[in-house]
This record gives sequence, structure tokens and C-alpha cells, in this order.
Amino acid sequence: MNFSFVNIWSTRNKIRFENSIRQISGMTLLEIKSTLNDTKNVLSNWQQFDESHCAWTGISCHPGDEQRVRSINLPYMQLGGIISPSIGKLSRLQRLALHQNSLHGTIPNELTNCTELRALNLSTNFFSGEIPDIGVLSTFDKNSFVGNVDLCGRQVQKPCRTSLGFPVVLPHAESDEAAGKPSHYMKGVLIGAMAILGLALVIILSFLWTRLLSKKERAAKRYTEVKKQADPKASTKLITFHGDLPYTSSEIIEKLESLDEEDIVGSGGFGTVYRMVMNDCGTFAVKQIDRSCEGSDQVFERELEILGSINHINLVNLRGYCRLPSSRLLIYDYLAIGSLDDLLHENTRQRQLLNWSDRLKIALGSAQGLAYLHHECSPKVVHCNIKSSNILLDENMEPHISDFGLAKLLVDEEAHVTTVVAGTFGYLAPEYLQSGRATEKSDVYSFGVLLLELVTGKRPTDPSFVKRGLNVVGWMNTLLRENRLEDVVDKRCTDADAGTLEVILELAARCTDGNADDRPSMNQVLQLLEQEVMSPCPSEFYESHSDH
Ligand SMILES: Nc1ncnc2c1ncn2[C@@H]1O[C@H](COP(=O)(O)OP(=O)(O)OP(=O)(O)O)[C@@H](O)[C@H]1O
Repeated sequence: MNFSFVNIWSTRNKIRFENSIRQISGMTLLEIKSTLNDTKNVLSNWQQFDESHCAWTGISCHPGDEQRVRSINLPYMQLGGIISPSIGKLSRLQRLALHQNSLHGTIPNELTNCTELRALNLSTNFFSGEIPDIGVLSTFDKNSFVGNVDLCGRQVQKPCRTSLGFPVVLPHAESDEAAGKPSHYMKGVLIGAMAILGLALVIILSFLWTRLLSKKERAAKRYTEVKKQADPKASTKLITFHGDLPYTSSEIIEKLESLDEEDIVGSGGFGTVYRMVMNDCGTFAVKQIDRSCEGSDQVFERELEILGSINHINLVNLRGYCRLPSSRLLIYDYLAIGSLDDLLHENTRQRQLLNWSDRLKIALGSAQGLAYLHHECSPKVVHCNIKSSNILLDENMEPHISDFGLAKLLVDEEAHVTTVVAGTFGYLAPEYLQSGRATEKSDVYSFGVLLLELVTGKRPTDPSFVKRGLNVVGWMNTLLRENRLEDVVDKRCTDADAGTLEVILELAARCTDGNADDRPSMNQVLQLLEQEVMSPCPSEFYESHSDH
């Protein structure tokens, strides 16, 4: 009798306890909702009197554990506002994905209470300030925060600065478990001591700083990190990526401002390209953007930071961005040999003839760069404008794809078809021409056309086939049907071997398939090129290995 009473009593208590946990989780989520600006009303089913919060949009719970919240998954929701510190009450939170929203404010320290947090994606928002480098938050790297230009801290390898501009020494607090929890008293003493020390340091440093600055400008500091420099007088702003431009901001801005017509190396759909030579002869290409972009400067700069974080041998590095009062400039590595388009089609005297192995190397490197954009970048990058003038070459004939990410950044959906098609007729997949919407498979089509251009040495709009009502793909198919393989290859390229030529033509045919679904992915293209073209004797290799 007594026993069952105890049982009933504890069951009731358990239910009460579970209910209260449930209520706390639900209430916490509502507190979080209250600091978000839900413009699209995606959180409309987060309602106070719901039985359970586990079915709310973006929420999943630990099964059978008093409905404690396991994951909050709300990317691409156009959410504004801030992350409420209440998030720290969700102690069993394992995944927080809020990327690609418009959230701002700082990343709350309270997030460190979520000690089970294993996946965190706050990328591409407007968060600012220092990322707490303690507890669980110290376990995430830059991928969790990329695309928030105003965040700083160890995780994004960007030192925080005090209002005076000094780098802040970031606290590398040991985790509570490792260090043992200090008492509140000790914490108080420590904080007090640190505050006094900090204050003394600030006073000494500001004294030195004012004295130093009167002699040398603040701008004389070296670039070591992704760094922003805003000139308060004018609307000038410089952001550098990749962290290793060895020039002061004033040096760079001065050079940018002095670029003139003599420095122009060409112009394209997005603007004029200049050659900028620094005092130590370091050379950069500067693209002056002559389009206005739809969104705010903030959104533009945030997207640029993502492009600036992309780093691959076969992509042209974006080194920086400068907003001057009258123009916007992108700073890239300078590729001295120029574009594949120049090498194949321009009759300049210094033109270098491309032999077959150069062409294969360019095909492979370009495939590597494009596969990286499609399959390794997050968010993935569809180039939208693959063509020979966007393949730049270095002294070793290594190709570097340029202009990646710009189409999405600078071309609005409505104007897409006319603007892009104007510059790249002949490279565009039929479905892209029709809908104006680019996909990875439309890039694959353009890559197929590029392969044909490498083989034939002809532009995809060459008059020899355009006047017969064909494009390069149709022309190629006609020649192949008539078995005229020898007429296909660029006459200037005398060392093409039949084996690799067939592989390239076969691959180009698959890439330019009229049906996008039947085209290979760039990873498949790359695999095929590596296996069939770059391995010296693939068939012999397989034969000798199959004996075992
Ligand atoms: N990083 C660079 N290094 C050296 N030359 C460059 C660089 N970027 C561009 N160029 C040169 O500047 C010229 C214009 O390039 P840009 O990319 O603006 O135009 P495009 O490729 O011809 O057309 P689109 O704008 O449609 O891509 C090209 O001739 C190219 O060779």
C-alpha cells in the first residue's frame, strides 16, 4: 500500500517535472522568437499554448527526453533581429543553424551553456563584435562564422580592436571542466584585478599611441589579417582577404586612386580592369565595377567576404575590395600571361602557341577550379560565365578561373538573360538561354564548349560555322558524323595524340548534351580527365594491375 503510494507520488512528480521542462523549453523558444524579426512569418506556428514545441518550424527535440530541444534549424528564412541570450537555457542543444539570414548583434556568451553543441552555422549574417572564445564556442572554426564582416576573434582569425584601434588580446579561457570552477569571490577578485590592469594599460597605451600617431599615421600598420579600414572623412573603405597583403591601407588606397587610362588592361561586362603596380613591384588586377548593385553595401560586402575566403590554385584570388566615394573596386592577383581567349584568338606578337599538353593542362586545371566551386564551397558557387576570357594563365600555363561569384552578386535576376548573354553567346546552355537561370549543369555545358575551343582553336561563334547556321557543338557533331576528325583539331597544334583527343571530344559531347540531366557533374568530368587523360598509360596500368 505504502509502496504504491510512493510510486504514484513519484510518477506524479516526474510528470510535473517533465511538464515544467517542456514549458521551460517552449517558453525559451518564445523568448528567442521575441527578439527575432520574422519578416516572412516563418515562425507563425510557434504559439504559446501549443501542447508541444517539438513540431514548430525548425525545431527538433531529443526523443523521449522531456522534449528538450536538440536542434534549431532556420537557415535562409530572412530572419532579422538578434539571438536572445535565453538560448543558453537550451542546455541540450546540439545543432544551431541560422545561416543566410539578416541577424545582427553579438553572439551571446550564454551560447556557451549549450555544452552539447556540435554543429553551429551562423555564416552570412550581420553579426558583429567579438566571438566568445570559451567553452564550446572555442571548438568552432571560421566556417561557422564566415560572411559576417564585422565579427572578430580567434575563430575568424581576425583580431578585435578596442575603440582606440589596438588589437585586443583574446581571452583563451580554459574550460570549466579543465580548470576547475573558481569561486564567485575569486572570479570577482580576478575580474576586478583584470579591469584595473586593463585600465592602466589603456591609459599608458593611449598616451604612447597619441605620441606615435602624431609622427606616423595609423595607416602605417601592416596587413596581417582580413582587415577593414574605414576613412571617417569620406566614404572610403578597404577590406582585404587572405590576410597577407604587405602594404598599408593608405598605400593601397593611394595606388587605387592614381589608376588611370594607361593602366587599363581590358574591360568586360562588369567594368574596366586596371593593372596596379605597387612600389615593391607587386602587381594586382583591379576591376572597377560599373554596375550598381541591388542590395545595400553591407550585403554586398558580406557576400564578397565569402568570395574572398575561397582559395584554390585554379581560381583567381580575390585579395580585397575598396569602396571609394566615386567607385567600387575589386583587387585580384594579376595573371601576367593574360586570358586563354587572348592566347587562342588574338594575333598579338608576343602570343605564345599552345601545344597539346598545354591545352590538356588548361582543361584539367579549369575542371579542378570549377569542380571546387561546385562541390567544395559552401554555399556552392555557380559561375554562370565560364568562357575562355575568364580563364587566366600564369607563367607555368596553370589556368585560374576569374570572375567566379560576380554574376550572382552583380546581375539581378530580371536583367540576367540580356546582360550575360550579350557577353557570352555561344557558351550558354540552351535551358539557361531560355530561362535565364544558371545551374551547375549550365556551367558544365559552358565547360564542354571551352573544351571544344581548346581542341579547335575556334571561338564558339566562329563565322565558319555560324554562317552555316551552326554553333560549335553542331559543327563538331557534323564533322564527327562525317568522320573528319583531322579537320577538328586546331591546325596550329601539331602534337595532339589520337587517344586523348578522342577522350576530350567524347567528354565535350557529354558536357554539351542538350538535356541538362544527362550531363556529368564537374566531379565526374574531373575524374574522367584525371583517369583517361592525365595518367600516362591508363589502359596499361589497368592491364598490369588486373593480372594480380
Ligand atoms: N586578374 C587578372 N590578371 C590579368 N588580367 C586580367 C585579370 N582579370 C581580368 N584581366 C584581363 O582584363 C580583361 C577584361 O576582363 P573581364 O573579366 O573584365 O572581362 P571579360 O572576361 O572579357 O568579360 P566578362 O566581364 O563577361 O567576364 C581581360 O582581357 C582579361 O584578360
